Amino acid sequence: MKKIRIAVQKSGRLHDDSLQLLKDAGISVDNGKEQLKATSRNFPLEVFYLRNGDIPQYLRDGVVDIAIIGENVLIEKGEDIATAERLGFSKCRVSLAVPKSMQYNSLQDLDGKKIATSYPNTINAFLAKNGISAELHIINGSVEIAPNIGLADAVCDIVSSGSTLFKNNLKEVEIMLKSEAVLAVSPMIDEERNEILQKLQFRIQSVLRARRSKYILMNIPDNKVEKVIELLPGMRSPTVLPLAEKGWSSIHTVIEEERFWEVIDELKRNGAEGILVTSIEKMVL
Ligand SMILES: Nc1ncnc2c1ncn2[C@@H]1O[C@H](COP(=O)(O)OP(=O)(O)OP(=O)(O)O)[C@@H](O)[C@H]1O
Ligand SMILES: O=P(O)(O)OC[C@H]1O[C@H](OP(=O)(O)OP(=O)(O)O)[C@H](O)[C@@H]1O
Ligand SMILES: [Mg+2]
Repeated sequence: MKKIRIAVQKSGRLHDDSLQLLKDAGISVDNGKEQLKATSRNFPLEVFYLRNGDIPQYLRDGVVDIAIIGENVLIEKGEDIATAERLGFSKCRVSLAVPKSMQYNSLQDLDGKKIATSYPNTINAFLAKNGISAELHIINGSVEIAPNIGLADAVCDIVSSGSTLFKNNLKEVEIMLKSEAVLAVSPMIDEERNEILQKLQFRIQSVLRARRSKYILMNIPDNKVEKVIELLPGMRSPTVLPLAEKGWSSIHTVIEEERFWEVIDELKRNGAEGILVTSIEKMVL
């Protein structure tokens, strides 16, 4: 039987979360510290540990079938490559930043200026769309230092917490795109491996769904049960069990964590007590 070949970043910000996702999907592989290729013991999958920037070309050439990669890298180097799944980690944005001291009113202020970046295609497309022309200075890392050493007037790079910009006395002025890790698919993938991909995606979706959701339990006075059920859209409908104490019930349900925090006050107003929130390992629909 064929194996699906997946590219995972060899080391860096995506490496650990990518392997954790495979692990949570029940797929065990070695971590690539020793070798550049590892075969799973319990799923038809081979992992190739590669540099991020090289992955779009490997996908295009069909050397690997799928990859876990930052969407920003696909937009920069692989617009022709399809995305099968957004994976919810390594969230960041690609932004333009200028020195804090610069008076910035609009993109027009960058016309004719020098911009340092590792994302030339992304910035060129953005500037062209806005009718601005600038000189690009392409560097591979430590982009944010460029204005301080007189190399550029502005930078275009990844921003997450904003602390790198802050430390370099820069301010974010335009967000070009928002990114997260995605599962990308080679245009050359064959039928047999595509079937393995469907199985892998099914597992990944169960993991991602579980990560977004919580299993919650709480005690509710019987006369509030109906009202509380309205607040809690469960997978099908919540489980309601009588408590030993008369007049009280226990409600169990699954809810997206974000939604839980939205309704918590309303639950308490309706007499909810002893609210327990627990993680879910897998959620298969
Ligand atoms: N500060 C950050 N916060 C969140 N996600 C980030 C951050 N920096 C980068 N990323 C995301 O993680 C990906 C990998 O970043 P990382 O810095 O590890 O690799 P790289 O230096 O771009 O590539 P290479 O593998 O060639 O060394 C980026 O493409 C981006 O999608
Ligand atoms: O907004 P922040 O949370 O500060 O994150 C942004 C920084 O993170 C990335 O660099 P990284 O640490 O990956 O170093 P690198 O340039 O060597 O890839 C990116 O290139 C920014 O410099
Ligand atoms: Mg980096």
